[in-house]
Amino acid sequence: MTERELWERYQRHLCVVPSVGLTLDISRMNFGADFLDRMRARTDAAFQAMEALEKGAIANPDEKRRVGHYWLRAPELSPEAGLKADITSMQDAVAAFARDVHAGKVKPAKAAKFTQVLLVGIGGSALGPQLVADALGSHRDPMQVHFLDNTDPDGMDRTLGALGERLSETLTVVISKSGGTKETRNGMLETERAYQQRGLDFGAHAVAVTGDGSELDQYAKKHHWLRTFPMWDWVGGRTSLMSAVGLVPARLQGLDVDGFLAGAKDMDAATRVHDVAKNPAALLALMWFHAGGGKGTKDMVILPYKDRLMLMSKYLQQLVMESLGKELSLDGQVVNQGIAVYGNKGSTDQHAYVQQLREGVNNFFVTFVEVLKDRDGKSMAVEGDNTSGDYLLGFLLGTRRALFEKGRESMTLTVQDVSARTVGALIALYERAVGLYASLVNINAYHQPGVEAGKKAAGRVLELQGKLLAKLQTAKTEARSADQLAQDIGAPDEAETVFKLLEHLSANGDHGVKRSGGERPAEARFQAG
Ligand SMILES: O=P(O)(O)OC[C@H]1O[C@H](O)[C@H](O)[C@@H](O)[C@@H]1O
Repeated sequence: MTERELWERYQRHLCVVPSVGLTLDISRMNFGADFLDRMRARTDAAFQAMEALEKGAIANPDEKRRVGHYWLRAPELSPEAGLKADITSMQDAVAAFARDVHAGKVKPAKAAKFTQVLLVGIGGSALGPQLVADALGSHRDPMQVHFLDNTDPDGMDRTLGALGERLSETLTVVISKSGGTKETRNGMLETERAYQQRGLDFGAHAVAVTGDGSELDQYAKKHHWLRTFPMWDWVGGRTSLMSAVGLVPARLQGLDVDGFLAGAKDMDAATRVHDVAKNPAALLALMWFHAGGGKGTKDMVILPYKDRLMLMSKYLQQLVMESLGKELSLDGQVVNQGIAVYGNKGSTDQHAYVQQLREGVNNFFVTFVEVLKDRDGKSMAVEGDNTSGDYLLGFLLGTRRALFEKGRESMTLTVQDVSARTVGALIALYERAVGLYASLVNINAYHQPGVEAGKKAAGRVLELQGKLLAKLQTAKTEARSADQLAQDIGAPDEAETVFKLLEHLSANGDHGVKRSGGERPAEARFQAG
């Protein structure tokens, strides 16, 4: 294709969304002239399913749940007056609470004001807030936000240690839809202890966002936490950014929550349109289908040329992969669907893996995200008349061209700036695209049955450790091998897991387990000291 033909293809297919100042350019995807027509029946079915979902159908059949994240930014569209009232009263309560915190009306016992937020959560209860905080935050915000999103003890020490003295002015927000996620529970308990060690009453510094009656909800009530904000079963974790999950930290950080919700609402309006050429979410979903043949054979590389959007790929990794990575179709056929997502930011990634994108295995398509506004204020010239921002665009366009020359496909999303409105719009765009794509390939995007297997297996590992420790305590003097100990606890087939547990126990002082003998698993001996 000549440059001239590309220019024409660009103009013909450019999807323009004036309400949020966004364009989607699909000209560098190699779909044929008849592709959109061939997909019409499937696309129409996807639109119908989406319409039903928004009207309150059970769009998540396995869990028999409605899927209501679109109502969070347009409560008037929710199918029942009760839901609408729930959403608006949550929004009002969150805004009022943040106002009181900023004004020092809700204040810590031993400091004048809360100045820090510590968010404890994981997956959908952390990734969205992390993206928003990083994309929109600045050192001028009334509160700085920190995160505990794992059960890594050293990670917790690092974050809690950095807060140090400021723990006395830290408001901890524990977020878990289910209220039973172990990583979050552990982070909460360790945080509670850090407060106690400084003579601070944790409850007076803690807020929960969780489902009614969950373990976390009960714990928060029992320990007289400051507040609990609701999570509902009709909001999925990975689409919960516009529920209290995202709004509590964003309001506390002082971000433009109204703009954020308005951007999403405007994007929702644009992506409800049944005219594919005008609907950027439908086009995205169709391009994903084109790229991977509806089977996810090509990975989605997300390349925003903007530092503030670096966490977008991490956020989309969960949204896309947890939604689309499914074994079964809606009819129960084995389909093993999914699309892998990765990326960080440009031009930084050009100095890392873009070499492979240009010359290596052609198993991906890139989505470039271009932000028109370089910075607040003017830029200096760094070479001739060129600014750093001119370079950023130069690298984006240069890489796009270099990829195209080698037959590697890409799309380009262009936005005006990284504002709350834009970020809200981008989130809404991808939420809709994921939902539409799921219909195109006939899967349930709103459950995650595969996640449970790992959690259950981890539970069994910890049970095994309990038995192992009990055994080691009773056989104190004798050093035994992993094989012997596995036999002792009646789990001879679990010798490998037993060895891994012993290796870990002996590397840490918590249970007094000592290792002796050789380096190889069969030579190692263990005993309680
Ligand atoms: O919010 P929570 O209930 O703590 O869940 C946190 C995360 O954990 C689970 O494993 C799910 O796979 C995610 O979809 C969810 O976002």
